[in-house]
Amino acid sequence: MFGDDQVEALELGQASPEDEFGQCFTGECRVNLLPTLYRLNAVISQSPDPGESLGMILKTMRSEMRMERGTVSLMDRRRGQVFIHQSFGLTAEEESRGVYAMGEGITGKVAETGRVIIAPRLHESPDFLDRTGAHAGESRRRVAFVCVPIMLGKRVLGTIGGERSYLNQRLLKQDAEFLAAIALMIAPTVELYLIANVEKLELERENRELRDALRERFKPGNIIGNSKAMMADVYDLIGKVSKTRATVLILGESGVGKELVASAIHYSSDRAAKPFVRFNCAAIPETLAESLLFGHEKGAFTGALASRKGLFEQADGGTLFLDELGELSPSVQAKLLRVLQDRTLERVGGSTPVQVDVRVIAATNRELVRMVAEGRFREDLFYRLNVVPITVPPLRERGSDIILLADHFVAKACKAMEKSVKRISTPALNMLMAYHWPGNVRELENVIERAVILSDDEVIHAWNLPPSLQTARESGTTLGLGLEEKVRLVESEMIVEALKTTQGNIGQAAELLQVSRRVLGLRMGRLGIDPHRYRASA
Ligand SMILES: Nc1ncnc2c1ncn2[C@@H]1O[C@H](COP(=O)(O)OP(=O)(O)OP(=O)(O)O)[C@@H](O)[C@H]1O
Repeated sequence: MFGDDQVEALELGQASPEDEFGQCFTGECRVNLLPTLYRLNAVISQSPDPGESLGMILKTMRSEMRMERGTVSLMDRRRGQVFIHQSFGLTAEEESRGVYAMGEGITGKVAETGRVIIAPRLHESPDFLDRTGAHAGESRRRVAFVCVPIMLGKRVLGTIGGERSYLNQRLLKQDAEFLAAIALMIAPTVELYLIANVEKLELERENRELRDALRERFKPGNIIGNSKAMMADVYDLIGKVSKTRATVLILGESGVGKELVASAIHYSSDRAAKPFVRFNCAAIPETLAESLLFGHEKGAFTGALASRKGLFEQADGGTLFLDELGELSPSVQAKLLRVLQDRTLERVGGSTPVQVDVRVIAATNRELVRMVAEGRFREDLFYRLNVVPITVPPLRERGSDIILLADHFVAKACKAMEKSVKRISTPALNMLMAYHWPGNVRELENVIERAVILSDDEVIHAWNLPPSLQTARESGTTLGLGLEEKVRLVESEMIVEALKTTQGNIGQAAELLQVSRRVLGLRMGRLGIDPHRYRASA
């Protein structure tokens, strides 16, 4: 159907025994493809819904061409990008990653040039990016990829891409010809669709970008810390449970990062494109909690002027994060148990069961086992929730993470406040390390934010930290010392910091400290500070 000049990359070679097998196998399919083409044509020309036609194309690629993955990508002219609009064989997350600039990757190249690309060995193609991530961790088995442009005149409107186990080159070329015929048929429909759906597509793109931003914010990579406790007890489990839909119970003191862990599980799971809804069980009065979670029908109570979906229904297909679970009232506990058991709920004032598909992740800083023993938390609900418990260790048990987290929060605060802080002084680091952090990571974040505000010389000093950290036990420094000795310590630290900043340059250090070079020399002598120790080459 098309000559080699229209094909970008195709290696034609000798037929192999493998080819013979492939030929009889797909040979049958080829015979069936003609009626398929007619059927497709009928749907495309008669269906008022272009989405249905695109769906039919993918269905044909999967069931009749026996492809393993297929994509229909559309042009976003305003951004100069092509993005996956519909697909099969990809998760929602993989699909949302499929955005290519013109000329980028195989799809971007087809969109830019309007030429067919056939890659008999996808993994060896120089243009192969695996932008969707669908091939991550896959063995380099022989996968072939065919990508054809959807064109109207000389304008590219999108692409159709299909992937299959390699059979032989001749049949691969036939695949491309078949897809090109489909692309030709669908082009006018795609043109109308693009015109009629400019706004919808723009919204789709915004959603995609928002999802990417959220994923970036919550991906496990953004949970800072390499301590053994986190590696063994937390990251490993996040990886394992993300692949399942099991209910997860996250335990740990307040401020250790339980919500961050819940988000990481959601955004690494195949529910990532669906909602992540958070509910704080402690913040809402009992009567309101029930209708917020399960929804209500019109007239269910005074003021219920219209029926409303609850958070469970809003999270359908995604994840509901129940924070501070220990605070749930007995009646809400009973209703929650029913949803977990039957996956159905009844709105307040309603009698019709509503089906929901929601993964529940719950978190608490309370000792649920004790609450069960004391009859304050339902035992049956506890066992339903405690399928996979993850305990996030307190910050004081993650010693090596403190510095990493502090650096991370310095960078975060600097960005938010458009300030520059280059480092944390050694005495300040010692104080951060020695403190017992009852408020955990949240407290550390607040402490650093305050210190960044107070710092006026691009360094966080001990005196920029709050008084709670300035005790003798934590800092091992000044408590019990007289005024003279304290002044001496502060003076000494300021001089050392200035020398570190200027790499031992006395003139610049004096300038920073706003004293003359002579005064600084005298004070260094009195305090026994040797500037040579801070020279770059020292
Ligand atoms: N490992 C981490 N890396 C980066 N930021 C973290 C980490 N752990 C916690 N944080 C940050 O610390 C703050 C508190 O975390 P989070 O709200 O997840 O704690 P929590 O355990 O759910 O607290 P609570 O029990 O009070 O609800 C948040 O701003 C969070 O982003």
